[in-house]
Amino acid sequence: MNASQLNDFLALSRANPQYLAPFSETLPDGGHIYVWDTGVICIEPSTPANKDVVLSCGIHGNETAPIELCARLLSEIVSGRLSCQQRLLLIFGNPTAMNLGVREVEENLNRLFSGAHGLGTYGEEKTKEGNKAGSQNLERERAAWLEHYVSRFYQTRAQDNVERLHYDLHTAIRPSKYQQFAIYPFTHGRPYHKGQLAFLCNSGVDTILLAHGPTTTFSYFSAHQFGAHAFTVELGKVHPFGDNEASQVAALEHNLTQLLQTPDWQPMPFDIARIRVFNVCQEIIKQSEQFCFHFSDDVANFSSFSPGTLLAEDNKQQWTVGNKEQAVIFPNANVALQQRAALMVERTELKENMLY
Ligand SMILES: O=C(O)CCC(=O)N[C@@H](CCC(=O)O)C(=O)O
Ligand SMILES: [Zn+2]
Repeated sequence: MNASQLNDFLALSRANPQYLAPFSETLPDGGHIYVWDTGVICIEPSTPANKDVVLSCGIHGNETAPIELCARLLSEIVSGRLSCQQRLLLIFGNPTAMNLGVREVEENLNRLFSGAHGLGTYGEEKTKEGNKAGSQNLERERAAWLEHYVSRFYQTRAQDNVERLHYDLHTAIRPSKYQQFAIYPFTHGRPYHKGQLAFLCNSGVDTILLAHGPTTTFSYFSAHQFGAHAFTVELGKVHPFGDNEASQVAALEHNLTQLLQTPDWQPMPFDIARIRVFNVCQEIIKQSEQFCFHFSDDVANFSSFSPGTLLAEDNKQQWTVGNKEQAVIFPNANVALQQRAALMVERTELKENMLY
């Protein structure tokens, strides 16, 4: 067994950021671990329980706290200290961007899913020569492969009696009034899952944003294509590798460990009053280099604005607050043209008939 390679799969991936030939090993508990690609590793327990779990991090290369969390979980599994009973696909999203200490190399990977990469469906094995003819850049290529790996993972067994989960872990560029929050991808009118809200809330992620439409994010891809309970989870602020406090994510790390090692584990009963919920009510899209905010774009996430406030302008287009207070999330005037420069959210409540 090539234990030393798997002991630090993150380092191995970062040393081979574009390609890693597949290999597999046996785990101390008899399960198997399959390296599918750089940053992509699949754990198959010998008798898998009923959850297929995708855990992704580093889709943005400089969001290091989730990368360190996932590396710790993997090291527990490889050493045998954590006996993983659930099928698990662990993804370190963008090793090249991690090495450069940047959010993205050429394009925002988290805007390229559900086919937005434009490369069609990948089915064949990846080779060292790598890129498909016509692929425009590293992130488009990676998005196409990640879609392929997630499809392969979920489609290995039928969804009957299997719960599909995907937690896509991020950190935010700005500080946040509410440190840890999750984006619940658009459900196309379907109700929200109480068990998942309980899991998030008990993991310290007690603020939820309800998306208002389809997106090209990784979490929406898994939710929409595979019926997974999928979330983008924000775990605090971006810091360089080594500068994160593991204690900040300890609740989530503990619950993920329980989820993986104890098949009938349940989070504590859910008190809906503990969750702070917001509806996404508008998306501010940068259209041209004339785009500007009417507030400093280093304000904290969840900074609020009163009704009627002018938020942003781009040539003749203006974005203003409607007749109810709104808070800003992810303000960033430096995004590429046609990309989201901010989300605006309004406080709401989850009624019992919106839950299942
Ligand atoms: O802090 C920021 O500006 C961005 C943090 C981040 O990467 N957020 C995700 C959210 C994805 C979603 O809307 O589900 C992103 O922008 O990709
Ligand atoms: Zn991110």
